[in-house]
Amino acid sequence: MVKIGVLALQGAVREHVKCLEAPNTEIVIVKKVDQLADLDGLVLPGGESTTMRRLIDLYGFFEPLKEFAGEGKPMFGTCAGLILMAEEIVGYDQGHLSVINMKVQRNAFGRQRESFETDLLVTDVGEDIRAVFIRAPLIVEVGENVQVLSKYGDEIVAARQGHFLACSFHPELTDDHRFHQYFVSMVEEAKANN
Ligand SMILES: NC(=O)CC[C@H](N)C(=O)O
Repeated sequence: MVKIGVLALQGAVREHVKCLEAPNTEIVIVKKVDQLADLDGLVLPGGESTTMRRLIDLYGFFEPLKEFAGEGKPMFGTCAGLILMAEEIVGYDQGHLSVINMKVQRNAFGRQRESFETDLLVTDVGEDIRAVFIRAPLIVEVGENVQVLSKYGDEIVAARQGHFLACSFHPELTDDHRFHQYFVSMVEEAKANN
């Protein structure tokens, strides 16, 4: 049994909870810092990264989230959550939580492609993962220690560095729960090795 939190300051929280629900998971909707204490993993949902950062600071989550990551506890960021995890953001002086060695660009798809759906090959997850993109960021560069899990054309849209997993799209908005299952197995593995 693993205990996984979904950061619930803003964004698509309930959808993630639905995707994580399984006999071997306990899910916590995280609204207060002290709820992080006994979690084995955490999901950072989509929404608006600037707003989410403001709320992270307002409710004192910044340092506790850094510590959580520093303890090697797995994190999974989707869309705005991915932006929060990146070390570098194009056009900004610094990243937010800066846990994945990658550079991202916000709202990277042109206007007529602001929102779209497609099927993607995601390494270790599946060949036809339904991906919903909504004003999505792109990963424009990754460090050597980052594994590229998926590309849309030439663009990187999912990556993993150790215990940290991120994707540009919204797997939580589909009935396909394989991406979340992959994260749950990362959490189980990290817990077993701790
Ligand atoms: N769906 C999303 O999470 C969009 C991300 C948003 N465009 C941002 O920059 O934070």
